[in-house]
Amino acid sequence: MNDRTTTPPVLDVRDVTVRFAGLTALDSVSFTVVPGSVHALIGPNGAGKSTCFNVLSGLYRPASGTVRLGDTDLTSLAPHRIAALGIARTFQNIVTTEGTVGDNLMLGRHILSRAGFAASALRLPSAVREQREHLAKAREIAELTGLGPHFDSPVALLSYGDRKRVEFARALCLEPTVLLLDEPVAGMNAAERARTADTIRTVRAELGLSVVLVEHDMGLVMRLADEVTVLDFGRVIAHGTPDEVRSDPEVLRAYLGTEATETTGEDAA
Ligand SMILES: Nc1ncnc2c1ncn2[C@@H]1O[C@H](COP(=O)(O)OP(=O)(O)OP(=O)(O)O)[C@@H](O)[C@H]1O
Repeated sequence: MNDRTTTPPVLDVRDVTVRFAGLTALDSVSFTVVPGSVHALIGPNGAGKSTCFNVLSGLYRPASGTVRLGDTDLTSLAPHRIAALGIARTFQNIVTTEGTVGDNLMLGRHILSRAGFAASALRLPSAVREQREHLAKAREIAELTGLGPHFDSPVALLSYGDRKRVEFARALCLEPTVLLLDEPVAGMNAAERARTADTIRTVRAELGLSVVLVEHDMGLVMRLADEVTVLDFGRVIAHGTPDEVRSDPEVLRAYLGTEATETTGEDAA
């Protein structure tokens, strides 16, 4: 895991524009994720949140603008390079159903493997030792995320909330400095949301990483986030602390008549 005494690098998004045919999905979007903070990206449906995550993780290349992690320009790097540099993400709708929890967490360790295919296939001592270290780290992350008791269980037998937690833990297995969480509590019941909020807090405190959070559950966002950037029609319309954006007239206007789920957060954190 990250040495918690080291500070993760600043993630800086500068003037990022993404266009799909005639539609400008992101229009000169800028924000900075302060190291070790929880930074929420919110906005009504279609505001550009997922597009932004896809730029941050290298799935989309912006028409203009830059994404930098510390001194490194990520803007034109492939997703696996960005992951290897320490940005891990979860996906909105992907919930693992194959293998055991341990299998899934070990998949998350794959990108960190140093032993080559031949060394692994021949079970050379160096490869066996490395595999053992990866397994120990995967168990540590399972404990941290509340999946310890389920480590050897088939994922298919877990509750929906725990399966989503496996995705979260798998992203953490990359030992990221920045974790992108795309709707981590979507579809969860109140108890599962509350557990996930606790897990996000624990992980951030224990590992000292930065979290960028896209979430429609406004109660959870307001309780977890240090800073909030609000998008509407691809533009940043507000930025500040949860209290600042909550009372911002532009934000209230953007959400008026939309399905912002103010109601779901009361018991979530
Ligand atoms: N691959 C694509 N091709 C064309 N248009 C797209 C594509 N992806 C997103 N869009 C459009 O870009 C805009 C922003 O979409 P995006 O999915 O980023 O919004 P969002 O804020 O994540 O919405 P939601 O909260 O519903 O997930 C929308 O108008 C959407 O229809």
